[in-house]
Amino acid sequence: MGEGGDRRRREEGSGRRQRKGGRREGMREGGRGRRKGGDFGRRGWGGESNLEFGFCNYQLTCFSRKLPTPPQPLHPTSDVIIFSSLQTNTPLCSSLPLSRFQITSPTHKKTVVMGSSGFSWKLKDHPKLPKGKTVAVVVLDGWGEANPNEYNCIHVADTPTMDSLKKGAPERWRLVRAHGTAVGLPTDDDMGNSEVGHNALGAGRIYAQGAKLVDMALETGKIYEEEGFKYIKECFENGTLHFIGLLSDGGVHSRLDQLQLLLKGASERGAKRIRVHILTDGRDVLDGTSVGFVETLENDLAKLREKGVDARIASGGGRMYVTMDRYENDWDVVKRGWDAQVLGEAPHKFKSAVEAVKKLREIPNTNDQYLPPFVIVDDNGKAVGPIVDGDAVVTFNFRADRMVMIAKALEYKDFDKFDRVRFPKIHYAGMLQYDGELKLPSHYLVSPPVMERTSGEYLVHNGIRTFACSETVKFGHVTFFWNGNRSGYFNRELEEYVEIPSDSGITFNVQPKMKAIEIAEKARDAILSRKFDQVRVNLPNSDMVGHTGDIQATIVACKAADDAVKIILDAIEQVGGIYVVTADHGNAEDMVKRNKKGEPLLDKNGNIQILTSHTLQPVPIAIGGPGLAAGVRFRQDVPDGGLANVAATVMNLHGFEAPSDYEPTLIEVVDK
Ligand SMILES: O=C(O)[C@@H](CO)OP(=O)(O)O
Ligand SMILES: [Mn+2]
Ligand SMILES: [Mn+2]
Repeated sequence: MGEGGDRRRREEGSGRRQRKGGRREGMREGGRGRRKGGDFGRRGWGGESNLEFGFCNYQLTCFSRKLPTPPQPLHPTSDVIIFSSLQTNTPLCSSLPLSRFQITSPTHKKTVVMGSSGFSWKLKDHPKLPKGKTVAVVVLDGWGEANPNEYNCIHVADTPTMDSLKKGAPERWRLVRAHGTAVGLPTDDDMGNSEVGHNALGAGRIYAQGAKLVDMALETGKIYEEEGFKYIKECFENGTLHFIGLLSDGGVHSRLDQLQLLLKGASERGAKRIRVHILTDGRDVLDGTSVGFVETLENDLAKLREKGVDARIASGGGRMYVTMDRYENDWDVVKRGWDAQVLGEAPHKFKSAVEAVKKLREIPNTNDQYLPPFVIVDDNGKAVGPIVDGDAVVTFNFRADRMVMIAKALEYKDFDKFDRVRFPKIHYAGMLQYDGELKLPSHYLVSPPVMERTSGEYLVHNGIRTFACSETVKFGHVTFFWNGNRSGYFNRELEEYVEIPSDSGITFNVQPKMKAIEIAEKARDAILSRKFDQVRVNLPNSDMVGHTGDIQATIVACKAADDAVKIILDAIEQVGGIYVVTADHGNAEDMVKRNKKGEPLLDKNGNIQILTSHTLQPVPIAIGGPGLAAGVRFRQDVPDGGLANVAATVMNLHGFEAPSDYEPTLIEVVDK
């Protein structure tokens, strides 16, 4: 299977993750459920099971994702329930605090919320820092720190606000790690991304993320023993196995080597007919690398065919134009994918996927990210792989945000987002479960990380009134990702999440200011209203425009983000509050692919190779504002601090100690 497995290497200097993507040397580049009462918010993982408790039956609503199987008797006097059958790969391990459960007695018709265990949502008061300050948490998306040069758009742009934070208070500005193992990715060659970045920022701990969990499941072969694989396997005898996902080695949403292993594993376990529906990347990897990735895949499929498996690429399209929309910004994107993948219909038809990608790239202004949809047809012009009744489908991306919409289309019987024309009866599994609240999809190959007790949930339990805002394309980042991949509120009365509609159907280099000012004005109003203790925003510009590879537009984007930060900081000044300004990963600070010496690389025509992806760079964090106690400064003893250290820091600024298992705070208070 070609280059499957753990074939990674690092190319120094490019600042981006580099994976070996295939055989060609030249191609690589680098919620919750119903609330039942109690004070646990709208948690969604839960299910119910009946337990014997003393002399009467109690109904237990479990607020964790894993339910004990089979239900164990509750110990009548103990204040901790021990479920020996709980799988230990959840952070909950085998001992669950009783206060995580709501116990209802049908006999007595009353609800007893047990809260006497060691676990409590109550945070300890910080010994030195006061409560009651408005804290603005600003996440600049894709804003890293790198050497100043012409390809560093943040450096080139006029960014007086961010510059003043850096130069103004050296004790209150530092860098933190935002990539690799610092955010739960498999290796330090992995660039950061929004999902893992916001997860770490919000959860305050480092969880093994989807990429790593899938690696482990493939390495041990456990993936083939789980329910998800068994479910799709039921179709192997009579149906086709379809894979849909992002074809690259970017490691942000998916990885080619994981697809390769899955193709091999499935064919060895009886899949006789396989169709792959590819989405070309050009965002997490260099534009133009799609051709090489498709060649690699074709080579793998040819080898499978030699072994008697009927394996082919069936359809394709660029990730930003076909299938991978997010946060319901533009359902047409998903529809274009549906038409090609399920109905076998697309404006472009080709006999081979390599030819398709090469030809479609010749269309003016088309690139890997935006390739139009195509289907592969046989000699009679008939699509080779529409999805039909009795087939199995796997979406092989591990990252959630851009898979939720297609998962809905594939799974929901009732669906009104577009006309599906045909809704095939299939066995569908995600690589992971993408939305814990919606339990979507219901079948999946690998269990996602279980992120419990995030800072947002703690703070709400401690009365912190929270406002979160971004525009559509990043809205889920400061809500869903921040809260551990859970949609919805913890407590509707204390939280308000505002989404500003993004422009859709455009590439953001034509609108580099995006909605930065609108987001900042919403944040300003929330701060000035004094109705909130925490006002949290994501400013998308440097990331979204950086991904277009348009350097001039990215410079404008960085300035717009800086202007937005100023609006928020001015409001914090007015109310005597505190600000925390940071980022989730790098992007706009380096827009060129570099060699090992760090020099820009040129293509064969002598043009620089534009880098559209995120980076491995650290990101800044700055704190300040009139509400910040005089002696607060960054500690010197967490030099390797990363995004996961930010949650404890923010909790301190709200006047609380962080829970003991959180990554340590970045700040200390010295007597002044
Ligand atoms: O656009 C995306 O999906 C990723 C890059 O693949 O960017 P971010 O992690 O910043 O959302
Ligand atoms: Mn991001
Ligand atoms: Mn990005």
